[in-house]
Amino acid sequence: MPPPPSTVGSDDSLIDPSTAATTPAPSLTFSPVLHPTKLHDLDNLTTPRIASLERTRPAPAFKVKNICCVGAGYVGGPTAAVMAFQNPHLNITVVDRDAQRIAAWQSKHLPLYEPGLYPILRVARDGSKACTFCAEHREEIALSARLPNLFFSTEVSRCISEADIVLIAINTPTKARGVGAGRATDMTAMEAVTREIALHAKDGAILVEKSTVPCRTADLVSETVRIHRPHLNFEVLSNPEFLAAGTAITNLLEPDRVIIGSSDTPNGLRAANALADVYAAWVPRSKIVTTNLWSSELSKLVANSMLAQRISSINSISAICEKVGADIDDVSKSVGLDERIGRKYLKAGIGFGGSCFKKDILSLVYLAQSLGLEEVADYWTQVLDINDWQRIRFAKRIIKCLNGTLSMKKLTVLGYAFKEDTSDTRESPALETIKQLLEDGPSEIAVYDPFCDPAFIRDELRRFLGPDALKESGGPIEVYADAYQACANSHAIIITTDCDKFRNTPSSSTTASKHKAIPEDPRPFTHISPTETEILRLQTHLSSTLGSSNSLDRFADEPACEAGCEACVADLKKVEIQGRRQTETLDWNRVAYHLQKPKWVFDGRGVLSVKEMAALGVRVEGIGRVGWSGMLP
Ligand SMILES: NC(=O)C1=CN([C@@H]2O[C@H](COP(=O)(O)OP(=O)(O)OC[C@H]3O[C@@H](n4cnc5c(N)ncnc54)[C@H](O)[C@@H]3O)[C@@H](O)[C@H]2O)C=CC1
Ligand SMILES: O=C(O)[C@H]1O[C@H](OP(=O)(O)OP(=O)(O)OC[C@H]2O[C@@H](n3ccc(=O)[nH]c3=O)[C@H](O)[C@@H]2O)[C@H](O)[C@@H](O)[C@@H]1O
Repeated sequence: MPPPPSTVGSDDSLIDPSTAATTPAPSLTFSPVLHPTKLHDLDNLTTPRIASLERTRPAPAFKVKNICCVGAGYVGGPTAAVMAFQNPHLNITVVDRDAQRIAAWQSKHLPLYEPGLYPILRVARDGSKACTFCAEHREEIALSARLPNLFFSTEVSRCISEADIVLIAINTPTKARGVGAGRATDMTAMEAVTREIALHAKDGAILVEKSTVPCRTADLVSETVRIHRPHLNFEVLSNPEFLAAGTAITNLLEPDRVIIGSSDTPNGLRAANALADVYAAWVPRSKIVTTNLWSSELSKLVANSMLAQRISSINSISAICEKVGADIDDVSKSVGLDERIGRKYLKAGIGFGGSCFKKDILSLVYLAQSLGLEEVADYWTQVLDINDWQRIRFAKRIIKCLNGTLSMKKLTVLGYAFKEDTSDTRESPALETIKQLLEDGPSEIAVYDPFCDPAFIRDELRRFLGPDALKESGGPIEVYADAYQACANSHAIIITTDCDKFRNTPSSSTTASKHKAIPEDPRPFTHISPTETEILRLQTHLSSTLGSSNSLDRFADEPACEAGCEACVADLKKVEIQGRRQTETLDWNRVAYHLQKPKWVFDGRGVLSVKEMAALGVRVEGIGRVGWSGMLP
C-alpha cells in the first residue's frame, strides 16, 4: 500500500487540531484529520467483508503477552478487568493521565460502581489463592493460585512501549467549539493518545480503537504513526465496545457479538486474529465477527442511534396514548411480541440520557451533513428532538397539574443517575428536568438517588446550575441520603430513573435486560476443568446463597489503605446505607402518608401501579396513559 500523503507542511497542518473537523467535509474529503478518500481505499470501502473468524483462513500466530489499555474509565477499567480475568497468561496494564482515577483502581475504593466488577478485579488485580471446591457428587476440584495480571499505572508512555496490543479507550465527547461544534466528535484526546502511541509503541504493535470514533478515524491513527515513525510496522483495528452502564460485566462476559474491523491485507487479518484470540478465551468464535475498518467504526454509531431511535419512537407513541386512552406498556408489549420487532428498548419514559446516545447520534448527523446527505441528517436529528420534547412535555405536565405554579412548593426528584443500577450521571434526564422545574421557582427541589453519593450530586449541581443552586448557599435544591426525608412534606414526587427501589410493580421486560436473579449453579461443569466464567458463576451463586462474597475462599488480600483513610470511613457509611438502599423497596404507604395534599406522583419511568397508588390516596401521572392532567382544562 503506498504511504498516504503527509499533511505536514500543507495548509491542513495549520488547522488547530482541537477545532479541526472530525468527520468528512462537504467536499467529500474524508477522515478525521482529513484526507481525501484514496483510490486504493475504495477496495476497503466497496468490498463487503463480514465474517466469523471461524471461516477466515488461519493466519500465522501473532505473539501477544502484554496489553496496554489507555483510558481507565467506564469502558477501559471493566473491559481490561474482564480480559485479564479470562486470560491469566497475559499482562494487562490500564494507564490514564488521571492519577486520582488510577489510585482509586489500585485501591479498595473503585472510581465507579458496576455490579459484578469487584470479584473479577480481585482475582485479576490482586491474584488469587489456591482453593478447592466440590464439583459434583463430592468430587473435589483444586484451583491453583493465580498471580496478579491486571495493573494500573500513570506511566502512559512506558506502558505503551511494552505493549503488543494497545487498546485506546479514551473519551470522545462532542466538540464544544469551532467547526462542527455541538455535533462533531472532539478528537483532542484521541489525537493526543495517538501521538503518544506513535512516539512510543514498539514495532509490530497492534493499535485498537475501543473508543467510539467518527468513521475513518483509523486513517488518523495510521497516518499519525507513519508521520512520526515511518519505518514502524503496525496495524490499526477497530473494536467498538457495546457494554451498557449498570450491566457492563454481564455484557462483557456474554457479549452479543465482538466486532473487529481490520484492513483486508494479510497483516490486517493477522492482527484481527490476534485480538480475536484474546476474546476467544471466553467468547465463542461464532460471535467474533470481522469486518472492514469503516464498517466496524460506523456500526457502533449506528447501533447506538438505532437503540435511541426505538426509544424516541415509543416515546412519540406515548403522547398519542395519553390522548386516546391507550396504555403505552400494553402497546409496547403487543408490538414487541412480534419477533421481527423484539421487546427491548421499547420502554417509554422521560427520554434517554447517558454519555453516548446523544453524542453518537450527533456524530452520525454530522457525518451525514458532511456528506451532503441532509435528509439523512434530518431523520436522525428527529430522534434527538423527540427526546428533548418528551422531557419538556413531562415537565410542563407537572406544572399544569400543580395549578400552573411551583411557587411555595417542594418537589422531590427520585433518581439522579441517567438510569438505574449506576452512579453514572452523564447527560442525566433528571438534571434537565430539574433545570426546567427551577424556572418556575419552587421553594425546594429535593434530590435522592440510591446509587449516587450525595456529595457527588451536590458538586455536579453546583457545577451545572451555579454556586447558588443549593440550599446551603440560599438556593432551592437539597440533596438527601435518605429517600423518606427527601419525600417528606413534598407537593409532588417525580420519578426519573427506572430503579427497582421505586417500584411497586415487577421489573420491566422491555428495558435493557437485567440479570438480577440468583445465578444458577453451573455444576456439573461442561469440561473436567471449569472455565473462569464457570468458576465465577459458581462463586456468585454460592455468594448469593451463603451471603459471603468470598464464597470459594479464593481472594488474596485486598490492597491495604492507610490508617484513617477517608474513603474507608465514607465507604463504611455507604455500605450501611447502600445495603439498605439496594435491597429495600420504598414503602409507598409511608411516603404517601407524609405527602402534601393533593398527593401527586409523576412517574417518568412507568414503575408504579396507578391502582395501588390510588388506594393510598395518591394521584399518579404517568407517561403514555391518560392521567389527571387529561381531565384538567
Ligand atoms: N461509558 C460507556 O458505557 C461506553 C462508552 N463507550 C465509548 O468508550 C469511550 C470511553 O468512554 P468512557 O470509558 O465512558 O470514558 P471516561 O471519560 O470514563 O474515561 C476516559 C478516560 O480516558 C482518559 N484519558 C483521556 N485522554 C487521555 C490521555 N491523553 N492519556 C491517558 N488517558 C487519557 C481520561 O482521563 C479518562 O479517565 C468513549 O469513546 C465512549 O463513547 C462505548 C461503550 C460504552
Ligand atoms: O456506547 C455506549 O455508551 C453504550 O450506550 C448504551 O448504553 P447506556 O447508555 O449505558 O445505557 P442504556 O441501558 O442503553 O440506556 C440509555 C438510556 O436510555 C433509557 N432507556 C433505555 C431503554 C428503554 O427501553 N427506554 C429508555 O428510556 C435509559 O433509561 C437510559 O437513560 C447502549 O445500550 C450500549 O450498547 C452502548 O455501548
